[in-house]
Amino acid sequence: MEITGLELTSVTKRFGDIVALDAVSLGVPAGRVLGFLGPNGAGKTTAMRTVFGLVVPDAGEVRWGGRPVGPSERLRFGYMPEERGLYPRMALLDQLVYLGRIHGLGAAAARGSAARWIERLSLGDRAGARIEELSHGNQQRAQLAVALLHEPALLVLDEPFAGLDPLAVRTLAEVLRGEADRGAAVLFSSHQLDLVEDVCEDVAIIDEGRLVVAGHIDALRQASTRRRIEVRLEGAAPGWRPEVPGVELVEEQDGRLRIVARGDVDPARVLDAAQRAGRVAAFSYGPPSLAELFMEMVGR
Ligand SMILES: Nc1ncnc2c1ncn2[C@@H]1O[C@H](COP(=O)(O)OP(=O)(O)OP(=O)(O)O)[C@@H](O)[C@H]1O
Repeated sequence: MEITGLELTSVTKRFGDIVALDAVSLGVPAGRVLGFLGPNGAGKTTAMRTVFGLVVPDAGEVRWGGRPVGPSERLRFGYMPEERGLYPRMALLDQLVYLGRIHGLGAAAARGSAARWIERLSLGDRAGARIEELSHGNQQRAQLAVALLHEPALLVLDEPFAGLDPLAVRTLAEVLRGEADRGAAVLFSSHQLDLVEDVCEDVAIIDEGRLVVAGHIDALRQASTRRRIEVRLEGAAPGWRPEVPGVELVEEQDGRLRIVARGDVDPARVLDAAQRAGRVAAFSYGPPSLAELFMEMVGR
């Protein structure tokens, strides 16, 4: 059976004394979007660079469709690096056509695709502008267009949402979902966990070069040993907190309490305590959010 998708298997990379990647294994199947999470310096960029041969692992393998990734596979991939790398003096449309051709498109196809992505990413009025004349956010959209031009089988994006305005964020989220629906494997890094929760089914979290956890977001949230409780409480004494073992008040603002509880704590006990303290206007109980899960996994 052919395996379609990207696989990193036990990839290790050292820079001097720093172990940037320590036997990292992760997979991105075709048709899925994987959110790649980790604190600053965790190894995300290094891992993504191994896919494009920009970092050569000391050990381990990077495979696509079960075969080692080489130059011909990379031509079918799209990459949006963290350090943006376009030609500053070249006009946007010309540059996209040029790069589309490098990725194997014919002249007409390259022009058609460049024009389509320029429209889709709301760059229509900037098509003739030189890259250096574009705002930071528009340069980022241009870089994104480059990654998408040739209908890549694999799309790898290093912090693509950073610095985008809310409209561009929404467009990018739709584009990533659309690329996966078309059948591409999509891997992107981000520190914006609410966005990741919206866009991805799957996440992988790394910390200090090691994979901490990977899997379906809902399954990981359900499997957490913690639960979140939110209470809206009116008329309680200032500074009130639930005195229930295994329960921790994380945040309190204007009578809205966010509580983290051990999974075996009965939420009814927290509700009882709150009702004795004041009027409970709202109460919810459920698995932690992705952001809370992240803190649980990498919080030091
Ligand atoms: N070329 C290099 N030479 C030396 N050290 C490097 C090099 N590239 C990365 N590192 C180190 O490897 C580790 C992982 O860095 P990497 O950029 O992959 O992290 P990251 O998860 O992408 O971080 P961020 O979220 O801050 O972008 C860091 O300690 C970094 O300093």
